Amino acid sequence: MKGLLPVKGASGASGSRHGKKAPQELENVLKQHFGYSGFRGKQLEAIEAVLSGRDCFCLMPTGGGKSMCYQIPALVKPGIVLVISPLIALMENQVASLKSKGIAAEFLSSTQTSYNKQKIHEDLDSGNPSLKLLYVTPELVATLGFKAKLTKLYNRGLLGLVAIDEAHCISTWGHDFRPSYRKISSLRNQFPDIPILALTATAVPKVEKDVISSLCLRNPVILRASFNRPNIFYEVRYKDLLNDIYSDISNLLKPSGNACSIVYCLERAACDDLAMHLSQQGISSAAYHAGLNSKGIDRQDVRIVCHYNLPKSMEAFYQESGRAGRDQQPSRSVLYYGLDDRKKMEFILRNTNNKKSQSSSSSTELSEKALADFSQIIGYCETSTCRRKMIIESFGEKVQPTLCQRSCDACKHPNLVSSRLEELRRVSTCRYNKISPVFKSSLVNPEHMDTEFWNREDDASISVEDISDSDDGKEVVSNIAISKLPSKAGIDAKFKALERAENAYYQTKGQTKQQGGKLVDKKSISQTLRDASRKRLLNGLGQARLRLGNLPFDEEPSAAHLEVECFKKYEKVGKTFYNSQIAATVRWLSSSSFDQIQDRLHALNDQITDHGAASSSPSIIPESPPVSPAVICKMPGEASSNETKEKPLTLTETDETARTEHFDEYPKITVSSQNMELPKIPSFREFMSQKGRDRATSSSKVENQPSGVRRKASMEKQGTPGTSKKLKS
Ligand SMILES: Nc1ncnc2c1ncn2[C@@H]1O[C@H](COP(=O)(O)OP(=O)(O)OP(=O)(O)O)[C@@H](O)[C@H]1O
Ligand SMILES: [Mg+2]
Repeated sequence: MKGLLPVKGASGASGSRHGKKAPQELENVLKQHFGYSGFRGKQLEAIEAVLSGRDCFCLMPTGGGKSMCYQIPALVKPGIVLVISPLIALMENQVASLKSKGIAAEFLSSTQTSYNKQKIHEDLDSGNPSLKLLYVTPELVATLGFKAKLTKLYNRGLLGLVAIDEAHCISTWGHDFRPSYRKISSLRNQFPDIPILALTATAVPKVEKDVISSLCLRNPVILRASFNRPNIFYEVRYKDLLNDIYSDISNLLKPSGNACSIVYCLERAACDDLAMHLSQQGISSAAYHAGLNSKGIDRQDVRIVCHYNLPKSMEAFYQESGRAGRDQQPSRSVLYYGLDDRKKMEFILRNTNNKKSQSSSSSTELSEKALADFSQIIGYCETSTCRRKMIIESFGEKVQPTLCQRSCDACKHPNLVSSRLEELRRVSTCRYNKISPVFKSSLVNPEHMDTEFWNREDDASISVEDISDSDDGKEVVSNIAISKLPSKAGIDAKFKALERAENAYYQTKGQTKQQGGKLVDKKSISQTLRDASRKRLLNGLGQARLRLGNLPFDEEPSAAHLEVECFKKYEKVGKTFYNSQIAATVRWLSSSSFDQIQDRLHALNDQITDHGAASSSPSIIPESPPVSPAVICKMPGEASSNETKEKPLTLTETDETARTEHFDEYPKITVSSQNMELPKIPSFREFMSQKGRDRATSSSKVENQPSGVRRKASMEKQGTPGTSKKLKS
């Protein structure tokens, strides 16, 4: 271990200037131990604050150099700096890096060998410990045994500083809330004259306040550096507009040659699958699972960070994309946005019951907060304004209009981004039969979550899928149109609204109503709609392959044939039913078993060969299904030496691992294995008579109610024959 630098005027033993150190002396320590010529951002101010005995709250961007704020004091002050860190992988990284520089650092955690643990404890109890930095988890700090150990060190004057890394985890408002972090607040009373340094990269004002009060910091020095990461180019790509996402990602990564990239996936299967695909493309890659949290990837030379799935919040996105360019070199963040991914994440967040929440109300509050956080990510993806501005403002920082300097896709290619958003709007409309209200405002305010968009889940259950193919499309239009009418509107208002809705409906489908009410090709299903449907089915097949492993069929022709099947069935009836059948097929794909899908595709294949209709088009079942190469799943640190040299692409599932750190179990979307035949679709007559019966029963109930309620209830029943939602509920 290198000897401590004799620093004149040092605090503690020979401190003369109230513990302050001349910046030059501190820079010498930086240079000598870390080889850097100067301090970055708020580093020097934070170091000087704690050396003068002040508490400090330090907000610095990802990769800003927060660790230095406690590593330098450890080298110039007597005693030990205690570092409380949330992630074992991160502690291991930092201790290994410090040891390689000859600095005495250790960590205590469940992964530490008992021999090492014993050595560390002997050193701590020796009265003259050699250790300068001790990394521990908040869980260990909360134990009585360790508290007693700390008290002994403190009583001997051997505790110099308590640093809390990722301090946002203390706040229930922080995206990575860790209940055990809350117990750290007892340190303030336990060691009243030891400075506490709280560090984070992601703290909105509310989180900052919560952290300072939870830690009982005394009149802390508050340092806030800008969240801006000027060396990262931000970009969003739209999955629904891409033919093949995997090849898009490999084309994105290939040009960066040997540089290291990180791809975050939500699920293990996607991680493995993408790693395999990229390896087949000649990009050396490995899928990392469990334990390697978004923070644990501490390489300096990451050039590209990709999000294959949507992160759950802007804070998570900022942390993860912030893994890029920690060496300050030009880097990129590319987020792949998919409409289906969004629905999936909303489903997860809406149903995430945090095990730690005491009551159902706090659990609803948590899920509403999670949805509100997620809507920021949606806003980021669906905006054509500066991405950098969206990120930085989400943390409450004001942004100069000239900040970005075209270092995001929205500023560099505004027209391209706007046209892509337009196209995405069309896909969204076709897919969900309505303009996604989220396009109306890029940041959906949580109070408005009862808008038709947020309740889409329910609408999906009453969507036109329930109506059989013997119905007339126009009839359905009238039902959909009227069902959106406020129940108190009069009958003529209803017809006016119907007129408007019908025009809007056909207009969105690219048709107009001519004079005399004749509709131009009112029932034809446009080619654009068919292409969009084929893409949807292709997506569905891709997801099925991800879910079930390699199914023996080629996706493109299969998607084409499934679409033809829907088209043939519903061409005459109208696009609403065609859409509903496409939706039902996609849903069927997302929940059917291997055999069910295989049988259906085989049956399709037979039809094709029997009719000879598509003898020209390729069979969808290839002769020999592709053999997938073995995929290596490694835990962090297991990468073989040559892989580190080759700077492998690393694929990491995020969220799921991140959450396993904090939640006992991360709600999985379990795909029900029961027989998922396509839903039986009652005929329109059955459907309407069912509604008549429902109305008969409910009106008999209304008769016995006081008049006020009766009037209201009967109005609801009368006005909107299409509101199956009300009748169904
Ligand atoms: N003054 C400096 N000059 C140059 N490089 C520095 C300086 N301080 C720190 N670094 C380097 O910057 C990189 C990021 O530092 P560090 O890990 O402390 O960032 P961080 O703020 O903790 O990031 P995160 O928020 O992601 O945890 C490290 O490689 C570190 O060695
Ligand atoms: Mg850090």
